[in-house]
Formats: sequence, C-alpha cells, structure tokens
Amino acid sequence: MGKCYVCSKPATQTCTGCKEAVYCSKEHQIAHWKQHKVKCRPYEIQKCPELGRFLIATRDIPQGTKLISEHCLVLGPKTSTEPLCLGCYQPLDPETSSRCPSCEWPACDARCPGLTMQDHHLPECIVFSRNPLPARIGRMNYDAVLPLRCLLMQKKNPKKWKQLLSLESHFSQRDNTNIQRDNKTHTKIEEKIAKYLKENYLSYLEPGIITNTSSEVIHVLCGIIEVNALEIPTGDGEVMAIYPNACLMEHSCLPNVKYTFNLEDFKIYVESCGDIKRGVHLCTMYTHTLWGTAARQDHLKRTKYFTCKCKRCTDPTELGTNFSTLRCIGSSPLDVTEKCDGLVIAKSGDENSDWSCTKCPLILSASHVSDLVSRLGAEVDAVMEEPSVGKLEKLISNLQKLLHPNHYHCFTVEHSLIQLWGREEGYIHNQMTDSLLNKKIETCRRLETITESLDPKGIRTGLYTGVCLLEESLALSEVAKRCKDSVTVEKTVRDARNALEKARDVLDDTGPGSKLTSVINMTYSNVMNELKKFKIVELT
Ligand SMILES: C[S@@+](CC[C@H](N)C(=O)[O-])C[C@H]1O[C@@H](n2cnc3c(N)ncnc32)[C@H](O)[C@@H]1O
Repeated sequence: MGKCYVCSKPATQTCTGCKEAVYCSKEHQIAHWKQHKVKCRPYEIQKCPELGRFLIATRDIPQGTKLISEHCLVLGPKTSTEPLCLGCYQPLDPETSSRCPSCEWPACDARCPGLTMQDHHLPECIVFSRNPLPARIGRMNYDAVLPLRCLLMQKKNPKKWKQLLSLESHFSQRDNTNIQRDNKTHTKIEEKIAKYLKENYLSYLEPGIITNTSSEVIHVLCGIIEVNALEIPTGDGEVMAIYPNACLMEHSCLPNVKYTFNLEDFKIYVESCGDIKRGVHLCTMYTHTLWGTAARQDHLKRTKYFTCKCKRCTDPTELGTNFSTLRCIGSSPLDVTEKCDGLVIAKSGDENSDWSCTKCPLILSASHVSDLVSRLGAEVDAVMEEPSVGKLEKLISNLQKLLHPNHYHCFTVEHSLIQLWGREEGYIHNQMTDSLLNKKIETCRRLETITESLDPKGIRTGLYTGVCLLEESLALSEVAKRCKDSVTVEKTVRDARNALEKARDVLDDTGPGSKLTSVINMTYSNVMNELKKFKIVELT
C-alpha cells in the first residue's frame, strides 16, 4: 500500500475518494484531510477566455458521485420576490404580519430565530435600524436586501468577501459607460438598488462601518448576484444564494450534474448524473429545459451574457424533437391548390439565421418567427390563467395549424390537458370515450419521448415526465376496466404498472417530487388491487 502520507510508516488504509492517498491510521487520514481535500476532488478549476473559470473532471467520475457539498457565501430573498420574513423566508402579508422588534421590517414572528442570526437578518437589521423613520409598506425593497448583505461582508467576513468579488459580474456589459452598454439594467439597478440603499440606509451609517459603499461596488455586486445566484426551491418563500465552487460550473442545455439543497442550512450538494469521463467539463443548466432554443438563448444572453453553443442549441431540430419547429403555411410546390405540409426550421443555430421550409421555397426571417412565437406564447399564457378542457382543446387545435405538435408551446398546453382529461367534470376517466382515452395515452407517451430526448438524464424534467407517466397509467387503468378479454386486460394493467414504476424512477422523492411520489404510490396500490379484481394475481 505504500507509506502513510503523514508519517511514512507502512500504510493500512486508502482514501475512498481518490483511492490514491494512503495512511497508517484513521487519525492521520483525518489530520491530513484539510490539505488533501482539494487534491481528492475528482475535478479541478481551470480558466479559459471563452468561459472564464470552469470545473473539469480530473479522472473518470462514475454516476452518482458526490462532487460538491458546501455552505453558501451569502443568501437572501430572490429578486422580485413577494414580501417575506427576513429571518426564515416564509411569505407574509406586511399589512398584518408581526415586525422585527429592532428595525420594524415585517417578520413571521417577532421572535423568529433568524432575525438575530448572523447568516440571516442580523447584519442588515443593524443597518435598517439606523433609519429613524419606521419601515413602511412601499418603502421596503426586498431586491436590495441581498446586495446589502453582500456589502456587509466586507467587514464581517473579508475572506468570503474576496471570494464573492472573484465571481463574474459582467460589469463591463452592464455598465452604461461601455459602448455595448445595457442602459436599462444600469438605470434599473441605479434607481432600485444603489439610490434606494444610499437614501434610506447607507447615508445614516457612520463612516467606516462599510469600507466601500460606492455605486460602482453596488453595481458589481448586483451583476454577481444576477450571473451567479442559484434559486433555492424552498416550496414557500423565494430564496437565492451564492456558492464558492458550485457557482463556477458552466452552463450546458445537456447538463451532467444535478444539485439539491438542505433547506435547514442551505448547503448545496452537487452530484454526477451519468458517468463523466476525465477531461469533460462539469455542466449545469442555467435556463429552462422546456423552452425552445430562441427563448433559452435570449434568457442566457440577457442574464448571463453569453451564447450557448451546446449540441442542442446548434441543432435546429433540437435533438430531433422539433421543439421549436413551425408548420409551413405556404402552398404545395407540386400543386398550388394544396397546402404545403413541410416543416419550417432555422437554417442554422445562429440566432439571426433565416428559417426555411423542408419542402417548398418559403423563407421566414428570424424576427418574423420571433414575433409569431411570442404572440402565440402570449395566447398560451392567457388561456393557462384559467384553463379548461374546452379552452385547451381549442387552443391546441389552433396552435397545431402553425406549430409542430412537439413545439414547446404545444407541450405546455398538452401537459395541462393530460391532467384535466380525467379530472374535469364531464371528462372524468369513466366519462371519457374510448378514443379520447387513447388520445390521452398517446399524448402522454409523446410528451414523455420529448422530455427523455431533451433531458436524457432526467436532471430537470423529472416532475414533468412523472406527471405524464402517472396520467398515462390512470388512463390505461380505465382502458383495462373496459377490456373484454383477459389477455388485453393483463397487458394494459401491466403497462399501467410499468408506467408507475418508471415514474418512481424519474422522480426525486425529496422536494417537489415527493408529493407526486405519494400520489404515484397510492395509484400503484390501486392498480395492484385492480389486478387482483381481474384475477391476475401475480404479475412478474
Ligand atoms: C455562474 S458564472 C460561472 C463562473 C464564471 N465562469 C467565473 O469565472 O466566475 C457564469 C458565467 O460563466 C460564463 N459561462 C458559463 N457557461 C458558459 C458557456 N456554456 N459558454 C460561454 N460562457 C459560459 C459566462 O460568462 C457566464 O456569465
């Protein structure tokens, strides 16, 4: 085994992480950990002009390897959040809620423990309390809390402050002295954050309490927050946090890691999804898997200041799913009285590229497509405010005249429709016609194929796929009840059971997936009881 890394005596145990470092005893392994932990990681931080810093695998990493577990540098309310308690982040109504006894900002309870904690409300509470005027509704700007918490780290924790400032802020793209300036961002931050903090709080502080309170440093911090902060799904209040290593992971629309949070201490855990080969970058997803390429690219450009060049973004068919594809509305090149049934896709992955029909000479400009897709998106949003089977069926039939059935707007509508078919009065499963039941099953399966192609490792869309599989199994169970012969019954119930088992596999039973998992478990028992009724006692 070689010699102990600490005392050079014969080693008896190996580090289970890297399988390289060896020790004579547990004590020496523990003593060496502080020094060894950076080398032990199966990845390292590298830097290049295109990506800035990024994480790269230094050896082959098997599926499910825990890569990062770390506390945040800073945490606070998410941008544009509804009012919440600054101690525990529970949403509240500021008109009726309790107040923090020191600064009078709304709180879930005057005794909320987080109000007096260093990592939560305490630092800004001291600053808020300097303003002699009581905190009033309309004067409380939750978007300024996280930038203020960052500012306060200068004195509170200089080491973390340095780590924070080393993160990318894209200051030059946001600054309005730059030629490529994004005036809107700069003006908004200046008005909503810098001016607000100065007028209401920073001007009341004695000099030296915060070393640097310049507008420039506030703009840099707002950039760092926008580019790096991760949203934490607490299920209730809206929180975001910045992590020293996890925030260095680059973006890909086909990520290879997933992360979860401990909601007690907001620690992040990152693990590999699928095997990652040595030399491959560790990638997470900064945007929404179930948006089309133009929408994802626009989001990344506006908030993270780069263009993604991943395999999905550079393939106009989006990995063969046609998630952004339109239908041709021209006439057939063979017979002008007939409609052309070609598909219209972008000529290349470039955002300004024209779109062309696969069958006729029709060409559409990128801006024409963008206007059409935004208009249809607004129609979808309006109907989704108060959906019903009737409204969604009409909408999908209209959308499919212009869009490929797999288009992401159609996906959104159909994902709701499969949940209303079977639940809305008049469309309860036992009220549905055979053909509608089959249509529901077919739709569920098509939507599952889309999520599996776009997110083969089930990192982001587990919940969506889980819903499709649950709905498929419910419809199959109803079909089974109507089957006349026992062979078809057995096959259909088997299919229902398989869909539920697959749903359990794709769902994370922590967080939002846990509620769905309990519904799936209940449905699973019902399906098994059905099997017994049909005298199919044992299925393997
Ligand atoms: C959360 S930070 C990642 C860490 C950052 N590279 C650094 O050095 O601090 C996000 C920024 O990294 C860069 N980045 C991440 N993924 C990228 C990608 N796929 N292509 C180009 N730039 C990327 C962009 O500048 C982006 O705004």
